[in-house]
Amino acid sequence: MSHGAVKIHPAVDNGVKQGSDGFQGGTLRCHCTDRPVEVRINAQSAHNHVCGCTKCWKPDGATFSMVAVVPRGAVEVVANGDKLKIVDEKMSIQRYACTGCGTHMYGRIENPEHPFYGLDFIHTELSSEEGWSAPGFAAFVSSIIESGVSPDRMGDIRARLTELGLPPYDALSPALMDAIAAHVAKKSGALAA
Ligand SMILES: N[C@@H](CCC(=O)N[C@@H](CS)C(=O)NCC(=O)O)C(=O)O
Ligand SMILES: [Zn+2]
Ligand SMILES: [Zn+2]
Repeated sequence: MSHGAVKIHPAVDNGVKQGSDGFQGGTLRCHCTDRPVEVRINAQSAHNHVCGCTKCWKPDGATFSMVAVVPRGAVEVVANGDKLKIVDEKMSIQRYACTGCGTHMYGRIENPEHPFYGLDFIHTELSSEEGWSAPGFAAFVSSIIESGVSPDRMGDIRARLTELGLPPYDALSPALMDAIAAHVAKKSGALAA
């Protein structure tokens, strides 16, 4: 049975597009027609996925966000950075949003102890270049209920994610959860560093 009527995110609703080998980045642009914010990304993205949490930015009508990471050194604000403001300084990911249109341009971790320190979070759909790494899983799927999705739709939504090749998880993927746990265990001494 096809679950194509369930909307996940415009970048995946017609099928997941594969990334290109050798792709080296592009420019993210916010939705303002006047003085758009531009952020140059000098790297291919990694760990691209869709995220159902309430904190990650979603385009209009999307149920999920699509979010990937890049080394923070590869992120460069190149136009109209005066429009950027941190959405919530208390979150471990500080999300820089455009005050004109609300689009999140990048998220940064400032705590050097955080397992993902050194990586910035970006939404590759904000770039017109093609070749960004494809999303490979769905994170924080149950969290879409916090945005108002009825719990009785979750079966269809998880089935659609699976059909798209985005296995659904209620936290991060097992590989990333293992990486976080290993980071914690090395800090505590439970595992050799
Ligand atoms: N159920 C919560 C989950 C929020 C959450 O934990 N989001 C994850 C995925 S982006 C996270 O790592 N958040 C850290 C942060 O936002 O700083 C929600 O939907 O608000
Ligand atoms: Zn804007
Ligand atoms: Zn999220």
